Amino acid sequence: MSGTDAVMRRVFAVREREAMDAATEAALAGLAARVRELTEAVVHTAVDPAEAAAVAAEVAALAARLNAARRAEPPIARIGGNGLVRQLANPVSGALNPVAPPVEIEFTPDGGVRTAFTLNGVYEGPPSFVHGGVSAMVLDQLLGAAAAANGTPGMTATLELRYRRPTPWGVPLTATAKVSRAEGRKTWADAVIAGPDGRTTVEATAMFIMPVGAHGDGGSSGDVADGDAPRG
Ligand SMILES: CCCCCCCCCCCC(=O)SCCNC(=O)CCNC(=O)[C@H](O)C(C)(C)COP(=O)(O)OP(=O)(O)OC[C@H]1O[C@@H](n2cnc3c(N)ncnc32)[C@H](O)[C@@H]1OP(=O)(O)O
Repeated sequence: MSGTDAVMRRVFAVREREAMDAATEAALAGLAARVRELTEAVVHTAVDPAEAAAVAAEVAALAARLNAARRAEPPIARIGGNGLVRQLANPVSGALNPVAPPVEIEFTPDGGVRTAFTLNGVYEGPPSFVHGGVSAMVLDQLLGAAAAANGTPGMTATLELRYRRPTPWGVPLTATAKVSRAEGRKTWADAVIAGPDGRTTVEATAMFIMPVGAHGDGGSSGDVADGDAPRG
């Protein structure tokens, strides 16, 4: 077990949930992708009320089929190959969660993290632009990943946003994050979202605190319940 792996397990009290084979994971990722399309269709549809009611009945039947075999918790919070928590149903990055855009985070050679993503009309706040809370959610996840990439993961204690320009939906966006300072159990990181023109739309600064016990001192793991994983 790598050092980062061990710290992540203690910070987020990660335990393997019910194992999922690759075929099931791929099938559920495909299902989530179709549900994302369905969600976008619902937001944009202009069908008449009778058709909307008919589709609603079909969707209710589909939900009942899925609930016929139901997990008590979202699937799998485990350590991925990069030594960090891989949460298949994370609401930002989880391929198995239809709510997630999803935003795929990668590591940069400078020790930070980055992502390239597009948000659709499902995430609209002000007309034509992304909801500010959605930007905050993406940045919280990205900043958390930066703290983890630094080997100092933690729970988000503070998250400060500066909305410099509206963030448009339906166009390619990029976001980066990097740790600026780590002291004791606290880690500070900065992040930005940029539009297709490269201009910053949102800046963020966050402070993460490693829960007591995460250093393996025999204490509890703070408020992170067993089986919990990072939540944004
Ligand atoms: C690729 C995939 C990667 C995956 C990478 C993972 C990505 C994860 C991204 C999502 C992360 C989240 O959203 S996490 C979910 C949102 N966050 C939460 O729910 C956190 C809830 N809060 C907590 O659990 C707790 O309050 C903690 C752990 C943050 C702190 O509790 P604690 O450890 O008991 O803290 P405590 O001993 O009292 O204080 C320690 C020091 O920190 C200060 N302090 C404590 N709380 C705060 C605070 N909120 N804001 C400022 N300062 C604080 C105290 O004054 C003290 O300072 P001094 O006296 O020492 O100076």
